[in-house]
Amino acid sequence: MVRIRNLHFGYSRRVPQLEDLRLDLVRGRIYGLLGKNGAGKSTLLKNMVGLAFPQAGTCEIEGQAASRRLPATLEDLFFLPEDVQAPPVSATQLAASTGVFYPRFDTGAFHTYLRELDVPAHARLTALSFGQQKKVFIAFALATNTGLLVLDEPTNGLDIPSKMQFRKLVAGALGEDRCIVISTHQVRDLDSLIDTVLVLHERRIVLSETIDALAEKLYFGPVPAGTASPDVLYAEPSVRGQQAIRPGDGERYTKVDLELLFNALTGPSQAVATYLTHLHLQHEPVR
Ligand SMILES: Nc1ncnc2c1ncn2[C@@H]1O[C@H](COP(=O)(O)OP(=O)(O)OP(=O)(O)O)[C@@H](O)[C@H]1O
Repeated sequence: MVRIRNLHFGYSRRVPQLEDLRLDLVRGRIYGLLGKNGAGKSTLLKNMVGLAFPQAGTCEIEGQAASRRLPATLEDLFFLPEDVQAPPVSATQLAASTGVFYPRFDTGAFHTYLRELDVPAHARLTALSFGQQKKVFIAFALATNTGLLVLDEPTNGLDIPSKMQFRKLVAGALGEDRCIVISTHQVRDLDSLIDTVLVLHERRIVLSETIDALAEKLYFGPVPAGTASPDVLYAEPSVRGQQAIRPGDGERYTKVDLELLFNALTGPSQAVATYLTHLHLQHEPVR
């Protein structure tokens, strides 16, 4: 659905933000784009949806350059930016006036999502709190039923019950023909929701891997404090003792600890990244 090749981007020629990115996103998946503050997540998403233009390389949606912003591309794409700008209308009016741009917009589902997120359908959006406004736009985004749904930090401003509700609604809205991309710097918000992890760090995608593949390749669990385990790739102290990442043994599968993995990939130690690259190279077909 989305194909990125050799993408280079910077807001100025002198300061590169994204370097030589390569990425393929397919339908039927929920991607979590993780990165520290300022890593360039929003910038990448804007390139993806045609709101920023690559300096070099390509970004295509269904074979068409996103930057062309063709009507056929736009009606099958919804991008929810981090900072929503609420117009002075109600949610119901928003759906009536803007839903028409999306051929598969489902008004019934929109109202169901609003109820589940506990936001009023008839109040002016400008009279709602930021979190409530955000929820209206999340409901709208899900109701568009577009093939590509890109959500930039959607959980910012949501309270804890709403974050849980968000995960439930997004999981329910995924179909085989839908590709959902969600960015966050709050890694825990996407726990148990995403099936593929993308980590953007120092201008590059340093990880693009399914949760299932990660669970096969890596073992997440405690190591007794004070013992030196030679096979530990990364470890950090936690309230439950020392938590570590080790190579998977192919027999025991553990839940992928996204936060630990993210810290391992964006910290000074390169051991986890090097280990995963090594596995990739081993499985690369001989040409
Ligand atoms: N319009 C712009 N003009 C110039 N620089 C920009 C612009 N937008 C973003 N930047 C810079 O690009 C870098 C990446 O910003 P971006 O918003 O993509 O990061 P992010 O990963 O989404 O961060 P956050 O998690 O804080 O939202 C930052 O250093 C930011 O200052």
